Amino acid sequence: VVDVDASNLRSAASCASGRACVPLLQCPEVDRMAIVRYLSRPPHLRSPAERRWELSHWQRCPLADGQFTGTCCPSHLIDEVNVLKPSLPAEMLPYKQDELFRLAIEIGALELEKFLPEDGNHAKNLSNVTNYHSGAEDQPDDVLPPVLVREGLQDVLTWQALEKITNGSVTKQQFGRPKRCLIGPRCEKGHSRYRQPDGRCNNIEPGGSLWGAAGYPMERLLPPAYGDGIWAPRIVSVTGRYLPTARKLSSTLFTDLHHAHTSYNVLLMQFGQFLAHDFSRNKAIETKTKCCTADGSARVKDASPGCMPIPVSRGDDFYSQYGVRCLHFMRTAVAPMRDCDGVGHGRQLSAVTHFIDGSAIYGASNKQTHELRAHEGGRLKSLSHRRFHNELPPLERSKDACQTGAEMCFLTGDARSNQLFSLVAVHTLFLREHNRLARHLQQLNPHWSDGTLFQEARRIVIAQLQHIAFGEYLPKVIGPRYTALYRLHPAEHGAYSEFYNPHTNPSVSSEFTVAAFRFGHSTVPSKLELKEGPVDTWRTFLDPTRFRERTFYDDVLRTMQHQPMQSVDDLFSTSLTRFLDVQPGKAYGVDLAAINIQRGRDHALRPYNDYRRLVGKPGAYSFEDFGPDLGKKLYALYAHPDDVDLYVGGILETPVDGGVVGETFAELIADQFSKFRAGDRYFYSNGPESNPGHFTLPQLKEIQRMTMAGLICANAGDVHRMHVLPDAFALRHDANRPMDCTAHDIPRLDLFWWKD
Ligand code: HEM
Ligand SMILES: [Ca+2]
Repeated sequence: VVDVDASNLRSAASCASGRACVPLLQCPEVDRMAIVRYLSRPPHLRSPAERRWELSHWQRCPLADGQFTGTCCPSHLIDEVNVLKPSLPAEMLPYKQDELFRLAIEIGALELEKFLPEDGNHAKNLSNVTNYHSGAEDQPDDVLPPVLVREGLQDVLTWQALEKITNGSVTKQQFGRPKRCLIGPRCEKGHSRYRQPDGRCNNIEPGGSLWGAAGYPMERLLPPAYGDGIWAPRIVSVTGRYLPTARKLSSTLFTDLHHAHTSYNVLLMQFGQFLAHDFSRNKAIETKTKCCTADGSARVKDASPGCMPIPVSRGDDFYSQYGVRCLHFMRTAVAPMRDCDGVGHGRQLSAVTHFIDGSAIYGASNKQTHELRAHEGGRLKSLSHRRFHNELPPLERSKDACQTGAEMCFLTGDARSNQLFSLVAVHTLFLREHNRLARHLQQLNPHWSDGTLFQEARRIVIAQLQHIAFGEYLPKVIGPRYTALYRLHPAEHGAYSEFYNPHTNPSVSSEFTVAAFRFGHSTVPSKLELKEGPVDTWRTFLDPTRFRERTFYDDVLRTMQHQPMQSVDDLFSTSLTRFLDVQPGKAYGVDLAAINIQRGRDHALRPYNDYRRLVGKPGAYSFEDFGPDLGKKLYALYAHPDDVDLYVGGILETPVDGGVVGETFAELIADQFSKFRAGDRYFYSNGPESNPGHFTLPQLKEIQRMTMAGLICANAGDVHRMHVLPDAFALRHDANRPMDCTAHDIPRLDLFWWKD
């Protein structure tokens, strides 16, 4: 049932002139929260005044032949998402200090010492005005310098102190406070042909140069639900009671049973994680202390205030046998407050570029890219066996990157790449593709420098990555209806697209990366099929030593295509909910599903119902609205339907037709991918009008012919023994039969068009 009052449902044509019918999520300047609040009352309880409010503030319209309800959005707003305001020069920022405020700063600084004891002294000397990276033209080496994290913390702590000492009676506007603005570098108009590793200056408009850059905070679809409006996590129910603990929810709702997906394979799951690592990495507050005692029996008494450990009940079905009552959890760091545009609450930092730009392959800073490059022939560093072709990523020397005892551990653009065998295989695939292209380009253009070869190979790799992500991967996740609703079809073959909109901020939202895109955790199988048989997934964690076996890489890529992934539902592998990150000498690990829920509360995501309404669906007014079985389960855990966490509600929805996630996640994912595309000047199919790194049309056609299967074949260790499914993320069926990699129908990238 669609919760729409027919009288307010205009046809697309009947949106007043100057307005266009779009999903509510894509109409930025309307007061979304007001609409969500309005919808939180069942239609029959809405007063005439509310209905009048609806008519005057929110005109709805049918989308996609009436299958969806859209919003009549003023067209100029659609083009001016996040209307750009030039940042104020530092000296013009208003700044006022009085006694109370000074006191708040002092209390904030004392608090900060508890968070980051080693930096306490420094904290007191922070300047009042900080430009994000000082507006420097050069890229910083470190995308998230500790000083930035410290400043972000100090800002929220100062504000919290001020709230406390004034009993919340002083509004932020009355007070004024240290102004810290995200002032990015000025970008040259004669822009670069290549993306910068940290994603700066993708947008060259004033005020937009940091959008999507590594170290830039996450955005939000709805205002945060912080306990204190500033940074305290969401821990209480709308009824005033405590919310159920994240572990209780996970252990009650998410059990481990095998429920194989009928259409898609483990490679789809694995590509998803690889992509996730490309566009998001929440930066945890770094402290030396743990939140729980070594035996997990209790919280550490004076642990960092950044600790938000997950309580485990005495009767827990798994942890009780080990006496564990506490699971470690550190909150995500926040950005310095951007008073320039009125954001007055914690905004979580991401440590990688928000764009889909190969940052997991090349790193997200100049320094990282420099370390990964071979500085010869445009290649990335790699390990290559002298006798047989088994090129692997170079070795990582840092002890933390893999399990103690791992004989091999790899260095790639992303520190999470050793997580499990299948992820290592995908990283290896893209590394090989880069080096393969660099070698061929060098043969074609022997006069090209190392730098040119590197950048040109990188440009092609990123284009293929985007082509596969948008063309082969995304439609399978969100299904055809949401692909159509958000107009996410790829560009026409052989023609340039103009997807770029300089007013679109491509940065990930907390809702997307903390909840929606973590749907993938439910798709992880309990056992990975290897050539010799199945092995517990957690046994493949953080130890990729077996990749030195001659055929291991090929074997993993082959078996991934034939093993079904798991469906998105309430079933989670215990590899994730019990055995994640097992420490030496321990028989248990942490619970990722619980971490996801806790992370949602750390980021103050609003409850599921609000997002349901945001995507134009009726929320659950009562537990029955969740359906008989689920309603009963949720009722036993939550005090009110408006308490249900976004991750929980979203993962439990029935998948949409032809997709793997439910409606709410489908819409959040579609919206984010449309922003990844519209906010990326370098999007691979964009033409010369917007894209300074555009391909020639014949080159673009070559890239558009490529597929995941083609990529796998081009980089197989033994191409004569390798086979692929042409639709590489789908399971075998009549129209998707295994093909030898030597077959003519497998697309191969012809580099002829790259010859100078
Ligand atoms: C065995 C497979 C996987 C493991 C062990 C794993 C583990 C993790 C861990 C430990 C985190 C950090 C949690 C936190 O502290 O908040 C995380 C985050 C995340 N995971 Fe997974 N994951 C796996 C597969 C996947 C898949 C298949 C997807 C998507 C299709 C995915 C999407 C994400 C996303 C979007 C995040 C948030 C990233 C960030 O912003 O930091 N993961 N995962
Ligand atoms: Ca990225």
